[in-house]
Amino acid sequence: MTPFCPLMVDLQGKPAVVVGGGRVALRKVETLLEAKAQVTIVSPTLQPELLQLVEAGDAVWRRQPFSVDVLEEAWMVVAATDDAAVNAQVASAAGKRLLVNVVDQPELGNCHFPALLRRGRLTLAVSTGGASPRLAQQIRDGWKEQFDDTWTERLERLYQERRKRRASRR
Ligand SMILES: C[C@@]1(CC(=O)O)c2cc3[nH]c(cc4nc(cc5[nH]c(cc(n2)[C@H]1CCC(=O)O)[C@@](C)(CC(=O)O)[C@@H]5CCC(=O)O)C(CC(=O)O)=C4CCC(=O)O)c(CCC(=O)O)c3CC(=O)O
Ligand SMILES: NC(=O)C1=CN([C@@H]2O[C@H](COP(=O)(O)OP(=O)(O)OC[C@H]3O[C@@H](n4cnc5c(N)ncnc54)[C@H](O)[C@@H]3O)[C@@H](O)[C@H]2O)C=CC1
Repeated sequence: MTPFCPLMVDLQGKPAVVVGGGRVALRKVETLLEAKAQVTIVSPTLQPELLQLVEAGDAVWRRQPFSVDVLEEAWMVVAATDDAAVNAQVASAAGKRLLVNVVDQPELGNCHFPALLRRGRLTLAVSTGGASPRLAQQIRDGWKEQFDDTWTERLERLYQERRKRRASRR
């Protein structure tokens, strides 16, 4: 097994297309919106929370089944429908050009979403390489107590101190 390269990617303002409008799509959309990606959801139906995000103007909805042209401007795509053939078609249309996440056949894509814990500037991410997303979730949940909310302030203080040190060196 070749390990994936863990990177923190700046998605701010980047066009991200999510194909599918169900529960799994919602989770991926939330992660993408947190990173301030420009999210377009392509799906004939939306579950209620996704609809709310669209109504609030946080994401754009193209109310249609997947078609290749929706990827024209995309920087990344998530194939999150409940139809394996459609998800495979999304991956194949994206080719090697884009970041591609496929929720039911991860081997067709080139990136995974890890389980996440955020404390301000601190991000803890865990991946099992697709072996067991449940275990990734459980490991993350186990960190919650050790890395409680005080870490947000702690990181902010370290950041400010470091900035001052760097500024005084210039
Ligand atoms: C490869 C990967 C690709 C990707 O989606 O990026 C992938 C693939 C698959 N997941 C499946 C199932 C479930 N995944 C979850 C949950 C999460 N899955 C996430 C990531 C990933 N899932 C990537 C690898 C992560 C890694 O291990 O490194 C998390 C961590 C992050 C996120 O989604 O943002 C998120 C926790 C979020 C959180 O709690 O914060 C649950 C539980 C639930 O939904 O509550 C279930 C149901 C229980 C079960 O089946 O275990 C199936 C079978 C689908 C089917 O039945 O057809 C596949 C496909 C397959 O394995 O082939
Ligand atoms: N990777 C992960 O984290 C997980 C992945 N899964 C997988 O994700 C798949 C989706 O799960 P849910 O969101 O719960 O399903 P769901 O049934 O709630 O939603 C499916 C969505 O896909 C849309 N859709 C169907 N055909 C489409 C097409 N041709 N073009 C665009 N949109 C289309 C539907 O309109 C619907 O909005 C499941 O089939 C399962 O295999 C399930 C759990 C976790």
